[in-house]
Amino acid sequence: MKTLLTFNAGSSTVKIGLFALRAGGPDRIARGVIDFRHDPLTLRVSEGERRIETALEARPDEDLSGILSETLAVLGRHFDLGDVAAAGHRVVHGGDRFDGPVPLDADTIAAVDALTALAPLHQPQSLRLIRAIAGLLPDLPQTASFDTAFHRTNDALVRRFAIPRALHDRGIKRYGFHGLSYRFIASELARVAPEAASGRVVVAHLGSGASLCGMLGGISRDTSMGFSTLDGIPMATRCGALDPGVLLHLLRREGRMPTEVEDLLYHESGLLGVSGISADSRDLLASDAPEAREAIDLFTFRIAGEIARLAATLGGLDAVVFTAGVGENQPAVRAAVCKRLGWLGLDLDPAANAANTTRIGTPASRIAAFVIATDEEQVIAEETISILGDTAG
Ligand SMILES: Nc1ncnc2c1ncn2[C@@H]1O[C@H](COP(=O)(O)OP(=O)(O)O)[C@@H](O)[C@H]1O
Ligand SMILES: CC(=O)OP(=O)(O)O
Ligand SMILES: [Mg+2]
Repeated sequence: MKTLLTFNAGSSTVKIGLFALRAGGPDRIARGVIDFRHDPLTLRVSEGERRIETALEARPDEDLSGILSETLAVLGRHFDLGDVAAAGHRVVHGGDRFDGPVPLDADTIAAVDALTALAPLHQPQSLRLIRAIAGLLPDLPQTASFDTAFHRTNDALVRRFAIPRALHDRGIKRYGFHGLSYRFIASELARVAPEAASGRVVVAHLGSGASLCGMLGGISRDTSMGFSTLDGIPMATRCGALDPGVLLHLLRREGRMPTEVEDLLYHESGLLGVSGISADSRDLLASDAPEAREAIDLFTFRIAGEIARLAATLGGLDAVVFTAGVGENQPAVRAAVCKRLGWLGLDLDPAANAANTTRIGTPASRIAAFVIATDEEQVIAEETISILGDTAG
């Protein structure tokens, strides 16, 4: 059996997929998550209802070879690794160069590396994995699937910031992220609700990192994240859109170091910063502290505002889709967002919403509402096969 490995390096976890290559496309065998927030590092492996949690001995450092070989050994103990034909990676930033998946070679790896400064939380982790795999399995073909590629269809106006043209020409513009997730949702929505998918749709990807995408007929027209993964709505620990004057104030008046400000914006803000309690929506929704409530209120207020802005780009709104950890599992967050959009004609069915069913709007709701589970690894696997073709198949 030929198989395929996928790697999705997020801000604090690496999600791994093991797929069998079948005639109809990639077929998931198992999923794994390496959680870098735990000490010791934990690897959770699952398949259907089966769940295995293992503490890894290897320590996280520059070289991920130890972690990787331990992970493959654990996967191999519980599942048939088969004949691994390729490794596909999610790479968050593809800049202006990449508008689709590519094979990874010295040239494309150097191009991915050159974009590290634009995605400091994500790009280095992907590169470490790519290099570790190249060291452990030098003959294994590797590919990259880019988060930014899905948004290359945005108009020039959408991508421009109101700063001097020379800076735009040097690449300082909106790129947008979470594109693999949006690609998956676009095709899944076309399957479950083709009438909605052909219209004006806003997808809310609410995970640790969170963003929204306005689509027309499944094509991205605008998105909330911008030049970096900080822009848009507040996230677990990231601030979302912020008056740039605040940065100047912190740097010039408070004399903070740029690295300190970077840490503040990426790791100490968002739900964690506002609540002072937790970055996890589960803890905040379970808490009676007014700061916890305020953090969730700010989150949902800003999401609703961004949906209205994206509706202006799309010239109206036919459907809203919630996805990713929070979007798929937190009815209270969806309810608060939809309540603020009542004036637009969004009427939530409370029972359907509480049950996390696919359709959560009432039949009379002018705007349809959906909950759809995302699967970035499935998109990586499909893209890997699409570019490796017969070599992988
Ligand atoms: N089963 C669940 N029930 C409620 N909330 C969940 C659940 N799973 C995840 N979440 C929420 O989703 C967040 C993580 O989202 P996820 O999409 O998994 O993140 P990442 O960006 O790391 O991929 C968690 O912090 C938590 O608030
Ligand atoms: C782009 C981004 O923020 O990704 P993640 O949600 O995986 O951190
Ligand atoms: Mg994610």
